[in-house]
Amino acid sequence: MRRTMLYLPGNNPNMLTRGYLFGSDGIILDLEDAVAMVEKDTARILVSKYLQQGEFGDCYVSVRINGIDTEYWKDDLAAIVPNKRLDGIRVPKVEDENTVKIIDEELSRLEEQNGLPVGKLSLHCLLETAHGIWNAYEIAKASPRIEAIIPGGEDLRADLKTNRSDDSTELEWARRMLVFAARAAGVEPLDTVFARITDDEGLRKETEFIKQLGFSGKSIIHPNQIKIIHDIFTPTEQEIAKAQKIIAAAKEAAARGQGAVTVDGKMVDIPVVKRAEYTLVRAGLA
Ligand SMILES: CC(C)(COP(=O)(O)OP(=O)(O)OC[C@H]1O[C@@H](n2cnc3c(N)ncnc32)[C@H](O)[C@@H]1OP(=O)(O)O)[C@@H](O)C(=O)NCCC(=O)NCCSC(=O)C[C@@](O)(CC(=O)O)C(=O)O
Ligand SMILES: [Mg+2]
Repeated sequence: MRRTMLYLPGNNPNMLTRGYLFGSDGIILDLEDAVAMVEKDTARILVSKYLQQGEFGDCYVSVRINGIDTEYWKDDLAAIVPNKRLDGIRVPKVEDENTVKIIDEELSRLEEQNGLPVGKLSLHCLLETAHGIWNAYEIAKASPRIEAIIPGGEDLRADLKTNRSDDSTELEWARRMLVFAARAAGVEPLDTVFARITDDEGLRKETEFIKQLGFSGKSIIHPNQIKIIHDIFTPTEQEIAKAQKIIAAAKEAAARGQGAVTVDGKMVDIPVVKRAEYTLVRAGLA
């Protein structure tokens, strides 16, 4: 489950230490935009030490490195790859499949050098420009390491030369495109952050919207955002009961040689059963 992925600024020992305790599905130790230029080296050392010694429970642990257009990314990877508890890398500003290939090759080299299975580390790619979004499908297919693609809403707004509206109209096309690309490529579409940390109602509305689009989770910047998102992405008792009813009715119908059947006045056929099964899978994981 990747319902929530919490960013922890890599130069903030308090947030790094307590980050996993808030109960998000994953954490992202950030070396990129949450860290000022003058703090890049300090953050890298801190994150590497923390990966060696920290507690993480069963959280998915990732690090957001600096982009390949910076002088930092190779040092970032060299410092974090040897840590066994690391699950994946979040790569910012992914423009095209070439960006993925460059990271993939460097990762393979470092995994081999450190005696780790080549391909162990997964990639979560941030698409943060119009160019990156345009290439979403090629990016998502560029390596078997890729587990998720994510729109970087804040950077994307800058690239689109627009700004943040209340309902994020400016991101709508990019979000739809990204979900299609991810699903077509068989990777997870995860959503960008919601910046208004005290606006619970706004977060709820946005999360319901992106779930309806097909996203399977969201990046977050504050622990208060976790519960709202988990509530929306975790199937309710009612949804579970409905899914069980659909599956049972479809089984009985199949035994009678029927492909479609009616449950509570609505047609149930194979795609409806698939959706019901997906609900039960998510309920089980949650
Ligand atoms: C916003 C604020 C400063 C507010 O802090 P404040 O301290 O004022 O908040 P308070 O409410 O007072 O905190 C109450 C208690 O919770 C603790 N606490 C808060 N946040 C915590 C946290 N994240 N982890 C652990 N602990 C936390 C805090 O330490 C305090 O603990 P304590 O003092 O002990 O009581 C803080 O949250 C924060 O820094 N967030 C992360 C910001 C960040 O990483 N940005 C970069 C990633 S996005 C990006 O790059 C966009 C993107 O690239 C990509 C994309 O979309 O994916 C794009 O282009 O779109
Ligand atoms: Mg960004």
